[in-house]
Amino acid sequence: MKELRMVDADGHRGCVMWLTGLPGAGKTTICRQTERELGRLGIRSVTLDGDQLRQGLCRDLGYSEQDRQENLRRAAEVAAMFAAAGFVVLVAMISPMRQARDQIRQRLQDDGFAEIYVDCPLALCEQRDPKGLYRKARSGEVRDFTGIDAVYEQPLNADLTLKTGHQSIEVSTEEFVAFVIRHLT
Ligand SMILES: Nc1ncnc2c1ncn2[C@@H]1O[C@H](COP(=O)(O)OS(=O)(=O)O)[C@@H](OP(=O)(O)O)[C@H]1O
Ligand SMILES: Nc1ncnc2c1ncn2[C@@H]1O[C@H](COP(=O)(O)OP(=O)(O)O)[C@@H](O)[C@H]1O
Repeated sequence: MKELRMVDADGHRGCVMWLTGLPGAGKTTICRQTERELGRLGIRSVTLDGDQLRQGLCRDLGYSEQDRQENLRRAAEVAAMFAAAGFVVLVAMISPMRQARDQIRQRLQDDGFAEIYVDCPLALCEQRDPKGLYRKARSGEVRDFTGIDAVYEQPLNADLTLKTGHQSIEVSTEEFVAFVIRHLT
């Protein structure tokens, strides 16, 4: 039964790769690169990015713990639909709370779920600051910012950890693509 849910009518296997990590850790970058690599291998994938979902499906939500939980719940439901259609779903969302991640794991247990910890030290994420949000969080312009004045609980049982603080984007992507392929076979 488990197997059937993850395979679409044409035999494509679906799964959900849930990337969690601090802002600036590299979740989006790795998902986009991985999408490209999987495409080259003829594997259909789609990225659900927190930033993008928050512009539409989740635009009524903010960054309180409750809103983040609802944000993640919605993303998990969308991910399940894509996985059932045979897609490799790459989710790039901070997902800061352990309990919320455990609930997602339970919800997606029949959808080929794996939790990927995109592990980069806070100091380096802040140095990268790709969207300038750490700077705004330090100046008080942005509040409840993960890593500064909102908590990030590191995963204790991730299925894969990508050390993006010490690796190039290419090496992280290669490691991740290899994991996805092992997970599918
Ligand atoms: N207060 C606060 N805290 C954290 N993040 C903030 C905040 N305000 C805006 N942003 C931007 O929103 C992106 C995070 O959205 P997510 O949906 O992934 O967050 S969560 O999983 O619901 O915690 C996050 O994107 P990434 O940097 O790609 O992680 C930020 O760009
Ligand atoms: N090994 C790596 N993996 C991913 N990103 C990296 C890596 N090394 C450096 N970076 C850089 O870090 C930044 C990560 O930003 P982004 O992907 O938006 O993070 P997130 O989605 O986690 O907020 C990018 O500017 C990217 O070029």
